[in-house]
Amino acid sequence: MPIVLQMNNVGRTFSTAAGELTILDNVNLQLSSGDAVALQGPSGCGKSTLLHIAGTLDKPTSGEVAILNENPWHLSAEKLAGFRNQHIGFVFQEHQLLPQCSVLENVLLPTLAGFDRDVKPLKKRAVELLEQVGLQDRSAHRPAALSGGERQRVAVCRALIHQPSLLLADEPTGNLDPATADTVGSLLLKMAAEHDAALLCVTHSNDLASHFPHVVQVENRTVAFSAVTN
Ligand SMILES: Nc1ncnc2c1ncn2[C@@H]1O[C@H](COP(=O)(O)OP(=O)(O)OP(=O)(O)O)[C@@H](O)[C@H]1O
Repeated sequence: MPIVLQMNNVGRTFSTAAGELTILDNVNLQLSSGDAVALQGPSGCGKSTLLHIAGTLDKPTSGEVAILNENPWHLSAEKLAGFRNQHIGFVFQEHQLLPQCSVLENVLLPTLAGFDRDVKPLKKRAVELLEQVGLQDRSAHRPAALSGGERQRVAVCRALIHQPSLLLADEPTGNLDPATADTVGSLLLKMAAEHDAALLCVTHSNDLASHFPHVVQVENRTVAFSAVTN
């Protein structure tokens, strides 16, 4: 399976008024297509920071990151935006759907960034994704007409519209009741597997983590994980 995400000795230090703050140190993480990893650890240990680095939203202060064998930080800002748009999907705790757009339009939002030449097949794909999450009859509805779990299902479809190699989720079920969280969590894993994405998911929920084949802890500012060797 192709390696999707490779982090070698990654560190992240923030400069604060109180001095240098090292949040992550010597992180080694490798995910291939089809891998699914839940990332856990106490509040403030650096989970979201790690996810932001994996998503090229934040640059490490040391070490190397490669996504699909590409060092994203060697790309120009414009190329990096396109690379992220095409290869990485994000699901957040808040669904972040646009209230004025329909469900279908929300799924297609990443295609409006100007990196796609031909949006026609993407419209077909959006319809198919909504079918896969059981929301085919809701495509013309506004997000306000949907339940919290349904909105997160739309957010999963939006994250998958470009068939990303890497799917990153930050507390995707954090705002949902336990039964709905279970449905959305299972669906997230199923969709990632069916679309051959590597899934990295930050969660405080042990219930959600229990669905994952691999659960990794951020401990003492570090992570060491490779699905190949675990
Ligand atoms: N830009 C920044 N400047 C200074 N400190 C920062 C910055 N961003 C994050 N931090 C600090 O890094 C630490 C880790 O934050 P992060 O959000 O990654 O933790 P987390 O494990 O996701 O926490 P939680 O589970 O509570 O969401 C926190 O102490 C936070 O205050």
